[in-house]
Amino acid sequence: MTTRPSIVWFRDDLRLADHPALNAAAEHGAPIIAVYVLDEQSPGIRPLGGAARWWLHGSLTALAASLERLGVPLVLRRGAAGTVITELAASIDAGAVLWNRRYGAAERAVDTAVKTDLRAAGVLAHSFAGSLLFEPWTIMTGAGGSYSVFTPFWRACNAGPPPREPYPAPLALTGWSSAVDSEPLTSWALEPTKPDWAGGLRAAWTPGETAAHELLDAFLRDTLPRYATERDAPAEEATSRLSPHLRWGEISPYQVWHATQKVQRTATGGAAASGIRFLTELGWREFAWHVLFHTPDLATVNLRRDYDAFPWPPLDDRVLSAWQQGRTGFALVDAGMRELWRTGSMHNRVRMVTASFLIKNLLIDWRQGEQWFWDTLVDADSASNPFGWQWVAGSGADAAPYFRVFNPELQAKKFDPNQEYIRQNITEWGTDAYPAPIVDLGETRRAALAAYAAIKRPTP
Ligand SMILES: Cc1cc2nc3c(=O)[nH]c(=O)nc-3n(C[C@H](O)[C@H](O)[C@H](O)COP(=O)(O)OP(=O)(O)OC[C@H]3O[C@@H](n4cnc5c(N)ncnc54)[C@H](O)[C@@H]3O)c2cc1C
Repeated sequence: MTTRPSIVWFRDDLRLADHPALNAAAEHGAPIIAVYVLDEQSPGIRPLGGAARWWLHGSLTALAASLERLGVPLVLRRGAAGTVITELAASIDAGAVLWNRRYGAAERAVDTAVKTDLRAAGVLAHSFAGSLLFEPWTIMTGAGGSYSVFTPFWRACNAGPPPREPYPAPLALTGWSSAVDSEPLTSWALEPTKPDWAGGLRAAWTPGETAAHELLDAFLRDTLPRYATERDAPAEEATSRLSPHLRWGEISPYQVWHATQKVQRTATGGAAASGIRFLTELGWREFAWHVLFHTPDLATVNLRRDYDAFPWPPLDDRVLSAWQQGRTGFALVDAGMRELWRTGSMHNRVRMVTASFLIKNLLIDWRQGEQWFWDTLVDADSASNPFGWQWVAGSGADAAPYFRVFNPELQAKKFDPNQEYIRQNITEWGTDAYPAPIVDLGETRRAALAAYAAIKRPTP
């Protein structure tokens, strides 16, 4: 009698270390087969943007190589994940299917259905917590509701037991040795070809678990002490740059949390304050997922429904594309939008400024900006991206008040006083080739505030 294999279903957790599902499979002892399903078919699953697809290609390549070193095949399949997984389990007579949980509504619907089908077929189906430190249903208000304000949410998270210690990477695994059909990764065409716009992404990033840990180690060693004071300055490179690695689960928040806590134990003064600040930013990631879990349509619907009445003017495509291409004539905005296009990322401070400019100076619906970021960010995340946009718009959870309009010129003076970041990203800065401003900041700000005031006015 042969031992029935265990399937480990990889999703947003493309790593070997601190992978609870893989860990459980290793402990179970049956031969392991790893699978990744590119699901663009299940209802409600948001198709990946271009930059995210590029990252996924690199990340799956790295994961496949790491698994292969341990003798475990990574099977790639495309299709509706529920069908693919149950059919695969049946075809190899799997004894167990194990995975780490996801928290979006459409993803949960898929996972729940798979669990039911597998169990009905006599297959052990089990899920684990691997992507969030505090699962959204475990942190509730005294009244039993979800949190809509960050500070009490984070206080509640920290009031309980600390996040568990991360699991080490498996040193040895037993792979399933029978051949199983797998699609070639290149057949998914995740990388751009004609035109190949990914040169800047390649120069800026290395997807994969090894690169994620190198970044974390270097950040904790060299950069953390100045994080609290310099994290808002885009030219300083004072942040961790871990967001895409966290997004794809190449590193887990448990690993980041505990590595930071270890440094914290001996840190004093500014370095200690920096550690707390950094952990709080991880807390914002947790909060965004908490909010998404409790309000699944965060990317499309205003959390505060009074914002539904906001009188967006008809969309002017030329204005939207000037913003997308970084040709608005406002240097910090343009530098950010060009950084985004070139590298697939943008500094957090500049994300806030470019988003505020789109919404409150160009009077373009935040959903247009959210979609552009979704398509162009390597860390495009179903929770943090719409959360960030609604935060800036004022319609979101614990959001910036509507009357807070970032002035891109003042923000540039304050956070990029020597125009280093601007010059890094706008080659024609300071020459006649640089476009003139496309709007008047004062006028557009007044128009936005008037529109906001109208929706805030109580109806008679
Ligand atoms: C309009 C807008 C859109 C955004 N879209 C995304 C997105 O799609 N994906 C994404 O990961 N972040 C998003 N953010 C949050 C933030 O800009 C990035 O997480 C941050 O810039 C990543 O850089 P870092 O890894 O160097 O951050 P660090 O400062 O080193 O922070 C460490 C980690 O904490 C988390 N984090 C930090 N700030 C935030 C925040 N404000 N909200 C949620 N998590 C945070 C990230 O996982 C980050 O890697 C958005 C912010 C705004 C204003």
